[in-house]
Amino acid sequence: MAEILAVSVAGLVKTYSARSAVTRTGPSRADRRRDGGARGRRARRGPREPGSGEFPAVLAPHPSEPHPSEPPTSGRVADGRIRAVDGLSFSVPVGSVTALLGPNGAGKTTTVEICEGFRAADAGEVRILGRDPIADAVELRPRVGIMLQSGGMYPGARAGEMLRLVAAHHRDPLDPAALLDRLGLTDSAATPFRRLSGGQQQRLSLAMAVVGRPELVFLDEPTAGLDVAGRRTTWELIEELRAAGVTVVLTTHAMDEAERLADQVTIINHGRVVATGSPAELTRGGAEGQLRFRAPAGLDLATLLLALPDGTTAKESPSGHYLVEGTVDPQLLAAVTAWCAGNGVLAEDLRVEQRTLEDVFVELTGAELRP
Ligand SMILES: Nc1ncnc2c1ncn2[C@@H]1O[C@H](COP(=O)(O)OP(=O)(O)OP(=O)(O)O)[C@@H](O)[C@H]1O
Repeated sequence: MAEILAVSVAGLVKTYSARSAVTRTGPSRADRRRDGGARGRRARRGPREPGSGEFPAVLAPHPSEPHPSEPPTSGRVADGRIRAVDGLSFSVPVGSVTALLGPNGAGKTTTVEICEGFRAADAGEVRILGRDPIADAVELRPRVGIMLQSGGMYPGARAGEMLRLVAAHHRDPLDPAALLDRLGLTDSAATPFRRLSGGQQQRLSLAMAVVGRPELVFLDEPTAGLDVAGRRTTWELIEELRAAGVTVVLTTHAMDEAERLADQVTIINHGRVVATGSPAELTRGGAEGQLRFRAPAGLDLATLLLALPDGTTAKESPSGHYLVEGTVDPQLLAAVTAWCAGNGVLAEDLRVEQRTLEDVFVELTGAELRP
């Protein structure tokens, strides 16, 4: 039976004018979030088309002066335009949690904003709950929750008032007071939005995204900048959403978050999907395993290698610490321990290590540090 999809994106393309990209010289969105929002959160109130720029003019280079920085390193420059999203396809099954991972500038936000109906794509097809995110926006609005970073917030309005206001627009909302309590915001209910801390603003945005009992929620770096308790509460809420059958699409830079929450991880780089699968599939897929042990320094690794299957490597680094890499299976483990026994070597702390999602991510994206 065909899987029912909450989100289906095929061959998505979005370009920006290189000029407007040059104005993006401020901190990355993630950095701004980690900054607790102090440097100005991005309002997402509607489509920002090429040329609109997104940072205040004071951060933009003077139009008559060439910008000192090199051309943008992320995206592909074609005909003077940046390909922020370059033929990207992915789908999200109903009721699942999907994490979009990618280095800064990979195209995650652009993709999500197109799915949310905030931006128009240049090419490609997007279906959200079977509908077009722009043409069917009115129908989708009550069914889709979006965690905004600051758009739609009234700086002077109190947290509780804002949540109640959003709840009032829905037919069968969650109880705003209970949700505030759930997210540790009860004591801040009477605090104006602008006086909330960055983490409190973020939790309120999350509450506003879910108060209407949406079928699908987009969460943009939901835990960036949150303290340990805030992170845990947010994770638990996301797990509850999944248990309730809500589809969740989240962007994150936190590998542990993706590993813990996501049924499916989609890794994006340079505007394209470079890998997709469950965390287990990605860390297993094509993975070479690692076997580590400690033993006296200076073992004769050439003879060890003779005892191991072709394609296996072994090295000592640092002194007395050994790493064997290859297809780690019971035979390899037996071969290593047999060699140790035959050579009178006591291998201590022998352990098999699995690749983590972070290893996979670094491998696939090169994890270059992007401006
Ligand atoms: N409004 C805009 N105008 C011009 N270029 C833009 C605009 N928004 C994004 N870009 C460019 O498009 C590319 C993708 O950006 P996007 O914000 O989608 O990436 P991201 O993966 O969400 O990054 P991050 O993790 O830093 O938030 C980058 O090269 C960026 O500079």
